[in-house]
Amino acid sequence: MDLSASLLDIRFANPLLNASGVWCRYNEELDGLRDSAAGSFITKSCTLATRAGNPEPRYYATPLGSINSMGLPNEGYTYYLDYARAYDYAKKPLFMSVAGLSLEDNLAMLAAIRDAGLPAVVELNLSCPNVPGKPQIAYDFAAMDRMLEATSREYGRPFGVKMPPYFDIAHFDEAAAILNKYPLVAFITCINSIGNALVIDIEQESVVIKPKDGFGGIGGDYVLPTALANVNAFFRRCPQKQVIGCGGVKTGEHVFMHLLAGASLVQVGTALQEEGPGIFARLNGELAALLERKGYTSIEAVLGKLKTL
Ligand SMILES: C=Cc1c(C(=O)O)[nH]c(=O)[nH]c1=O
Repeated sequence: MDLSASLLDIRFANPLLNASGVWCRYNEELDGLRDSAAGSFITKSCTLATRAGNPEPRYYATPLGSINSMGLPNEGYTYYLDYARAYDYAKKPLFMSVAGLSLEDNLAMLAAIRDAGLPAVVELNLSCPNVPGKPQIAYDFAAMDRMLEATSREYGRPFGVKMPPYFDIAHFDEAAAILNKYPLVAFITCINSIGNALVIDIEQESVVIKPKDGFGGIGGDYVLPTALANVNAFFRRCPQKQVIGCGGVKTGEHVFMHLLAGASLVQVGTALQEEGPGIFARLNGELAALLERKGYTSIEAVLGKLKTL
């Protein structure tokens, strides 16, 4: 079965990769993704300087998914730029996630990445919900507009954006109208975790993570319908751009749903954290079997073909 996918002018052996933040903080983890059956992989969102992140416990898995308030722990952008410099791109494409704490930090990191002239593809994170005191940029439309105007001008190459979930049609319309102003925003990754949820342990009568009184971003089964809606909403509204799906993927059927909704590639977060990089071989096998059963010969034929009633 032909599982090949494409984004920008890059071919992928299959549409799967990790969600930024999962299995991608350290070189050893990145090498594990490099050597896995994923079609590509992405680094942990990085900041100008290294960050320890929020106090632990800051990640917790539930039967339906996960909650996290990691707080953007990362090794600093030069660590990931060094990885991208040393990486052999003949193996599979590599993405770099950037999540500066300010516009100036994002411009500095993007300028360094631009000047390095590497094949790595940038995903600009506009949606981290877990840095205390830092609102999610993509929930402030004027701030997002300013960020994209400046980063497009500075970086000057195609890049993508990692978006938070929206829950209102008017917000899909307004966010898409801003993204459509910037042709260098070549792809949209939907969704980041659903921010500021609360998981309660009834035995302990307590929250389960330490930061922010237990408030954190949720992923997994909880978010699949919202993720699919955001993928389809931006697929419909941004015909000059591509969409990467992220959220709630645990089986080949979930990958198929994201493809139908309009995703060109599909990221895996919570399920990867819980199962490890071996998940990519399982998901590719399940996706191939599903396509076979349905009579498809490629995923291109599925992309965006969601029917309405
Ligand atoms: C980049 C920080 C993020 C984090 C984090 O490091 O807390 N968690 C998420 O669920 N999404 C993020 O974008």
